[in-house]
Amino acid sequence: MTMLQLDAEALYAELREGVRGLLKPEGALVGVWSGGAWLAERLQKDLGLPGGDKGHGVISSTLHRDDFSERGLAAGTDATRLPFAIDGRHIVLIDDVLYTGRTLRAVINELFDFGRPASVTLAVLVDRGGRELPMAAAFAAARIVLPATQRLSLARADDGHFSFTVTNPHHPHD
Ligand SMILES: O=P(O)(O)OC[C@H]1O[C@H](OP(=O)(O)OP(=O)(O)O)[C@H](O)[C@@H]1O
Ligand SMILES: O=c1cc[nH]c(=O)[nH]1
Repeated sequence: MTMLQLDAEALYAELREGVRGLLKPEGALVGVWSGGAWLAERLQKDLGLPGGDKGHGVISSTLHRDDFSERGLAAGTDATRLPFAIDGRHIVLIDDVLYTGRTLRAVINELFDFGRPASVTLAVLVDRGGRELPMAAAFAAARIVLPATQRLSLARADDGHFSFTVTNPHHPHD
């Protein structure tokens, strides 16, 4: 087990204010399934955005992943739900963790299957470095460095509260 402690609720409050600053008048939130979708759902409500509680979009990376042959048709294949026209919109993508950038590459492909946004920006809870593609977040509530062996995972409790855990997937008892 690692000593890293991240207060996901405090980081969420930072993210909320960062996203408030990024949103343009014709802006819309799209959360990356699954952790980013939880965040977008709460941001939609907390920022009082048009369309009500379900006015945000959700997007899945599954169908465009470059590791599709390894991951296959995992859960989330049909998670994409965009309840507004993409054409001409200023989209703010929301995700919990930004690492290699490969999920984001797939998600942008999926987004463009639905139309041509005016712009796409990214806001994340945590940027953990380790990029393998030229992707960057316009806002990150935290920027940290984690060993490649460790995974940072966001959880959402029944009452909606967020927490982070850091695990060593190949050494689960560390
Ligand atoms: O930058 P990357 O290296 O692509 O990693 C970041 C992605 O990994 C996680 O998603 P994951 O596909 O594990 O699904 P989850 O959100 O359901 O945990 C996380 O939520 C990001 O979307
Ligand atoms: O640490 C990581 C890396 C990729 N995806 C995550 O959710 N966490």
